[in-house]
Amino acid sequence: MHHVVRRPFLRQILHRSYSMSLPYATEKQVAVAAVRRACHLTSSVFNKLVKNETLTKGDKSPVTVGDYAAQAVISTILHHAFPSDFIVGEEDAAELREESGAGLRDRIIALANEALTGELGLGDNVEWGIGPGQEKTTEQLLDAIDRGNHPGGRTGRMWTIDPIDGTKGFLRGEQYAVCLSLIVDAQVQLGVIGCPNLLVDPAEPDLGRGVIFVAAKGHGAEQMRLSGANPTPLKIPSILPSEFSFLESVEAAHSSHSFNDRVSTLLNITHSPVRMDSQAKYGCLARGQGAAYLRMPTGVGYREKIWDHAPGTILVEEAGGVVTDSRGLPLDFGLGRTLGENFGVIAGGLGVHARVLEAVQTAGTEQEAKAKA
Ligand SMILES: Nc1ncnc2c1ncn2[C@@H]1O[C@H](COP(=O)(O)O)[C@@H](OP(=O)(O)O)[C@H]1O
Ligand SMILES: [Mg+2]
Ligand SMILES: [Mg+2]
Ligand SMILES: [Mg+2]
Repeated sequence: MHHVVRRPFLRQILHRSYSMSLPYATEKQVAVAAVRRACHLTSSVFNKLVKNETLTKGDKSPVTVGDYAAQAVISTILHHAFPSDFIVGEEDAAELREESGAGLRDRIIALANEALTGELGLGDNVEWGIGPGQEKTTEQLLDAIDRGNHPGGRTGRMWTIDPIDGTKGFLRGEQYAVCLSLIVDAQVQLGVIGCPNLLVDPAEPDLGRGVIFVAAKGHGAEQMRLSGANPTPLKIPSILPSEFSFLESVEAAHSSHSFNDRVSTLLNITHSPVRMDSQAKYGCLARGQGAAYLRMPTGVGYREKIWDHAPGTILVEEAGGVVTDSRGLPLDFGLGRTLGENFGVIAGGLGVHARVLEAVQTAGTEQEAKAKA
């Protein structure tokens, strides 16, 4: 590929030796850089966000200029670094291409270009389409957003982008996450979750906020500052935490709070659940906060999206935990843009997961019996 041939000789050698130590080393570098830029964009957008900068999508969920601009930035960087990879992104630019979308569109293009042209940081590479002078045209950025339209599937290399996961949390000024994963032949190989509002260490609030979680298949999970500083390996403790509490969605429409209550009762859990938006929940679990993440459907019909779970799943697995659906089956990322028949998500440390799964099945049987009566 031409972008490899163009690489200066010394960088080619460095690149190769680095790649040998970790498969997908370049992908990891690019993914972290892309998520970092998108995190800076979204947190600066939040402070300036005005009412008419949020749209309501067909499924009634909100999308902001931040979601669109962040997807444009990440997709642009991925396309420069890996031009033949496919992208499964949450957002599309259809509304922005309409006449009525002109105001929003101009704002999104300005935000995306501001993020893309920011100074190069440590490890950044001009070949990824970033740095001073690398402005893109409106058409290029709308196309970048729409490149996320890949249908997914069983084979090939594809990235998932959730530019802002937990948009409702973002709008409330609470937790949200910029989420990216690389899936190769339906197996998640890399996951990056940027959480600008998450405390670096809940035990030491003075350390401030802003964390990036990274996991690579077979190479563990880590947490670092948004800047990349202080990379720390993550391991879910094998002993049950003394304060066993579930992590669950803030939004009652996204997962059943009452089902979780019943499961807590069955497990004699006395602490109330920790409610948090976005895949920050997977990040917290991976660093030993909470003991399990339980997401049971609130009704029939909704299919979970792969971009909502691929990065979180590899993070928890690489930290030594287990992620399954409510039947105990692994999540299948090769079915398309959704998880298909994987209803419900249970994530937890090795021993905890088995106990929660059992309680979920008991609660499920009770619920079915009640529905029949
Ligand atoms: N009825 C539903 N059931 C489950 N998840 C849903 C849902 N409606 C929307 N979602 C998903 O829930 C995600 C947020 O999860 P959480 O509640 O853990 O913060 C949303 O991601 P976005 O915010 O990226 O759209 C959206 O994809
Ligand atoms: Mg959304
Ligand atoms: Mg999401
Ligand atoms: Mg989203």
